[in-house]
Amino acid sequence: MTILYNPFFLLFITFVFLFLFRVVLIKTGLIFTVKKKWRLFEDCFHVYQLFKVPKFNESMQRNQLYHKVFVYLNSLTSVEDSDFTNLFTGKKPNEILLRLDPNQIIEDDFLGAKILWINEDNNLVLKIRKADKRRVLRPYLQHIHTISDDLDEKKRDLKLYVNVVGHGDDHKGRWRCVPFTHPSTFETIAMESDVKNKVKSDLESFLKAKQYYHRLGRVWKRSYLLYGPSGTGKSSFIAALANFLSYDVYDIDLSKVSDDSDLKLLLLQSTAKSVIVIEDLDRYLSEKSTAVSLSGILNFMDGMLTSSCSEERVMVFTMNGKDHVDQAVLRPGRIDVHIHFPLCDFTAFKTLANSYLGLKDHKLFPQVEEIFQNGSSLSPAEIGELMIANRNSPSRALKSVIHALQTDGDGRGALNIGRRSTENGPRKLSGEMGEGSGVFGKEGANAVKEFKKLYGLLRVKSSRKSQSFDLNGDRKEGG
Ligand SMILES: Nc1ncnc2c1ncn2[C@@H]1O[C@H](COP(=O)(O)OP(=O)(O)OP(=O)(O)O)[C@@H](O)[C@H]1O
Ligand SMILES: [Mg+2]
Repeated sequence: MTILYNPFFLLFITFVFLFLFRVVLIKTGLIFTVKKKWRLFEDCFHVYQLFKVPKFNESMQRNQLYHKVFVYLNSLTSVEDSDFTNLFTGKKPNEILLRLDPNQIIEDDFLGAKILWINEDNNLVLKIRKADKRRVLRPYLQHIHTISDDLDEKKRDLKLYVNVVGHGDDHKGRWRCVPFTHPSTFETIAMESDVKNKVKSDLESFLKAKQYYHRLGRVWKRSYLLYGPSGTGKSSFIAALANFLSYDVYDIDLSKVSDDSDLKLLLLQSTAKSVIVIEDLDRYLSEKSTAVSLSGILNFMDGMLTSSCSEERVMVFTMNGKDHVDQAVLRPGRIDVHIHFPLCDFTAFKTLANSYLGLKDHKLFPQVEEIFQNGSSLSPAEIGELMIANRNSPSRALKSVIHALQTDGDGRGALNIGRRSTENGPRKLSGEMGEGSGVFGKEGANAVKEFKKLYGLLRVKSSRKSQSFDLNGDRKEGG
């Protein structure tokens, strides 16, 4: 019996008891019941005020506020924790929507105040403590407006605008629009996932930075340069970017712009929350195949003339290479983020094989890898086409890719890396990411054709090392 008086034994028993008590609290949901009862008890000491948001007004027209509150409430995470929430399928495949049930009560927090909503038949009832009402109600309703507008914006159909040749006093404006239904997303594009994630977080932080840009006296815009050989996914990336942001696309065809002031006009006639695109800018600049001058393009890139500088715009320029482009075009501020689109490497090939052929692995993969290591490469577009043409027979598809790499693709990987070594552009300071500039992707390696064999070795190293984007634009292992 003396063991019962042993302090170590007592300590052990206490631990076991506390552990079991915790398990019981968590597993049985007792903790939630206690919290709920405590809330009910607390409520007895507060005076509440109720506000009704009816679905229809007195002339039986829809009340817009009802729609906004409904959209807002259905987006709250507390809907998931609430009892009796309805589940529906959405428009997109595998999409599940959460919808309030009649008589369901849902809780929200705003500026430290607890707000309850009751979904009655044809009414949404807001319940707020009288003590909080004066401080919170107006900003809370404003907040609902903003959030539901944003959510509606995300749901609306996107548009693609293209510029047409202007006719003097054309009152219809210079843009013609069609629905934008390009299915490309960041998930469908084969590129380093690290680069994709950096672009996504860069865009998200840009969208949140309205006040910041305003305080700095800067136009609220972000400019991306996508550069790389043909068929590497630049245009697909623009579509993915527009889909990610739910922004309309304004695609400027410089050959249809009559002069500098015409280009200004196009920018003035674009709307906020849009992606403004100029493809193949290097070609227009080098061939001088546009009536717009370099200074006209520089002013356009500065975005000074947008109808309101407080409205966000994303600008995207594409180029095959930036070697011969005037440095003024590429300087930070005009181009904030440089993204390199390389020819296919083995990692990108595997992504394509997975999405085009449903192949995670195959006995021919080691052979494909070896060919890539020897410096051969094709663009993802070329490899994608071969896979689509042979999609019923993965083995045949892989054999045709191998054959194409051995014949057409020989040395293109080495050529690519050589080209990259001469690509220049503003060198970036580390830590500038966020509001500064960045180079995303692999670039800046030094290699020549004689080092083709060695290149295989470098490439293995690089694919491991260059997981992150390089703000300095240099890949150390490449020299
Ligand atoms: N990285 C990639 N991942 C997935 N598909 C790709 C990729 N690159 C190209 N493709 C496919 O190849 C086709 C052509 O790609 P895209 O038009 O985006 O290339 P691009 O870089 O804009 O070429 P160009 O410089 O000639 O305009 C598209 O159908 C796209 O699906
Ligand atoms: Mg393109």
